[in-house]
Amino acid sequence: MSVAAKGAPLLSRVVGYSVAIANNAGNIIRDIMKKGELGIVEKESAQDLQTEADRAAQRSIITALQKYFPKSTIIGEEGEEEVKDLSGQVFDPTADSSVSGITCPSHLTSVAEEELVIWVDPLDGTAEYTQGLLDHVTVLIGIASGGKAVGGVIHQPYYNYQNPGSKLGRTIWGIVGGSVGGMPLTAPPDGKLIVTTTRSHSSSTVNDAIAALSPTEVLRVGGAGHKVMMLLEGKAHVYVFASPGCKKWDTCAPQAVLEAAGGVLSDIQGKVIPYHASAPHRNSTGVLASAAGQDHQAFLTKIPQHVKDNLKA
Ligand SMILES: Nc1ncnc2c1ncn2[C@@H]1O[C@H](COP(=O)(O)O)[C@@H](O)[C@H]1OP(=O)(O)O
Ligand SMILES: [Mg+2]
Ligand SMILES: [Mg+2]
Ligand SMILES: [Mg+2]
Repeated sequence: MSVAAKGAPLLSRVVGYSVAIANNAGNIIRDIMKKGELGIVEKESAQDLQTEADRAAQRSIITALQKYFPKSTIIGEEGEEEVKDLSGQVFDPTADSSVSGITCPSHLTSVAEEELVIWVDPLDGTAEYTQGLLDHVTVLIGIASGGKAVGGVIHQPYYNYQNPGSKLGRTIWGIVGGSVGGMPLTAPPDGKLIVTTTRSHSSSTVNDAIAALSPTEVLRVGGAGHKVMMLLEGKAHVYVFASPGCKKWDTCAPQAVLEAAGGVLSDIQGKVIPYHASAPHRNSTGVLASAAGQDHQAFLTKIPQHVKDNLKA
């Protein structure tokens, strides 16, 4: 059954349309890089950049979500001023039937449109995008209901860009307690502990948290979406970010997809991250995410108290 079929639960439809909408945003991101006019501006700091690709991708995602799910709350990283003009052409996700079998657990089948809060990161890994580390970039659409991350889409527009002849880009989606699809899921190797963390937003607290886990390897890569993909494909066991830099749009989609696949994402103290419409944007108490089959609690226990105390809400 295609997700657009009559009778599919609303949440399945939102996830299915979001796959098409994220893929379209990926085309926009690639086109802007090809033209080479990135239009980079600094937001809060030199580590916090925005490009024309962030702006154009956000415009395309938000206008489409607003048109097809007008009663839902939609919150995008790049602010509201980008989406006032709805008169231009709005992307139509309804014709895309590339994804099917998006199932919902019974407690989510009757969720209403107005209950959903959709967190949009049109381009996660902006720093890496500007530096040419293209496969660190993802498009993130996360869906929350009752303050919980329940559905998500992670699109990686440059997957395979260094393997000419292979299909460029991939999209993984999931509903917590329902189905997950779009890429093969692999467990990380036994007998090792591979930690993934930030490459562009490091600090002594970030490094203290990593050292306390005694990893066999540390992979410093960009993007929250990209790091969670590494957990899903068995390239890392745990993602640690003991810093307040991540926002709700960075973690909502990755959390939903990871949890649909059996993993866990929480703050650095183990608390559930809230995603209701009035939740603070900043994840001020950090992020810790574990691949399926890992002992999340054991990782949390090892995080030093001074790191936890340093990250107060
Ligand atoms: N200090 C920060 N300022 C702005 N954004 C941050 C900061 N730290 C993390 N982020 C966001 O979280 C994502 C994951 O962080 P990191 O790559 O450092 O692990 C980044 O790609 C960035 O998202 P975005 O690129 O969408 O602005
Ligand atoms: Mg940003
Ligand atoms: Mg981001
Ligand atoms: Mg972003």
